[in-house]
Amino acid sequence: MTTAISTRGLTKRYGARTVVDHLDLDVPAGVVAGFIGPNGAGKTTTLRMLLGLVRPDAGTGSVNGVPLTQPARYLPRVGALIESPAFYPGLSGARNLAVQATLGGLDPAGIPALLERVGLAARGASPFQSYSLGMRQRLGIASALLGDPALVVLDEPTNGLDPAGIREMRGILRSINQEGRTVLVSSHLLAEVEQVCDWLIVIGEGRRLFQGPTRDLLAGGGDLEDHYLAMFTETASTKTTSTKTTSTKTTSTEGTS
Ligand SMILES: Nc1ncnc2c1ncn2[C@@H]1O[C@H](COP(=O)(O)OP(=O)(O)OP(=O)(O)O)[C@@H](O)[C@H]1O
Repeated sequence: MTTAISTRGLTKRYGARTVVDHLDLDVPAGVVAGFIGPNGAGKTTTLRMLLGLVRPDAGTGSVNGVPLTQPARYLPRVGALIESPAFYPGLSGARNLAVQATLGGLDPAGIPALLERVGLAARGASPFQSYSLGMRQRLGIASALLGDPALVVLDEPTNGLDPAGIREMRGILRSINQEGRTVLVSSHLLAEVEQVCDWLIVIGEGRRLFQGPTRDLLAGGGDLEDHYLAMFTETASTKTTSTKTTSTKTTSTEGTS
């Protein structure tokens, strides 16, 4: 099994707070991996560390086989959409992609096909400022695909989308994966994650609670929401028990691997 992403003990602290706590991640190449956890669990911080945007305080890792300490070597084969994509409001979608291709030293020849891929062919010449949220997100995905990446990292790409936009995004994620690209996507839409992702990582308070094939988590019946909520109920009750019975630190919530 080739591994697209691997980390060991990945840790980030802000002041006295540990927001990513010794994360061991393994994302096999070729999967759509869902990255889920409550608000503030550390998902975006983890993604930012994988993209070389935030420096880890501890731990090691690799992306596409290249050490995390050398992002310049692996980032050319990684496409990312983190938070709102930055585009020039007065330029068309197509021009924005052309600017990004030029800045990144990439071939702009594939831009019309990319716009087609994300359903923006008819609006590629319209200014970005006239785009709906869904169109902006889809242009962001097109931008992430510009460099023909082996790995695509998307932070909440369905955030704020209506049901039609969410369905479109599902189709786009699947087609990206069918082209042989690994996808790591964070989301709070558990029903979407369950449908699209064949690999799952669940974190809470910076710690890993589950990692593995989605089918393994669902094997005993119930849907992803049931299992997810049970995990966090267990975490909360473990903490309460721990606090009641001992004055030592909260029990570790590390789960299955
Ligand atoms: N630059 C920063 N300085 C201080 N604290 C930060 C910084 N960035 C993130 N944090 C804190 O780290 C924790 C994890 O944040 P992060 O954005 O990674 O969570 P998340 O799982 O992506 O949450 P959400 O689902 O709400 O997007 C939060 O408590 C957040 O306030």
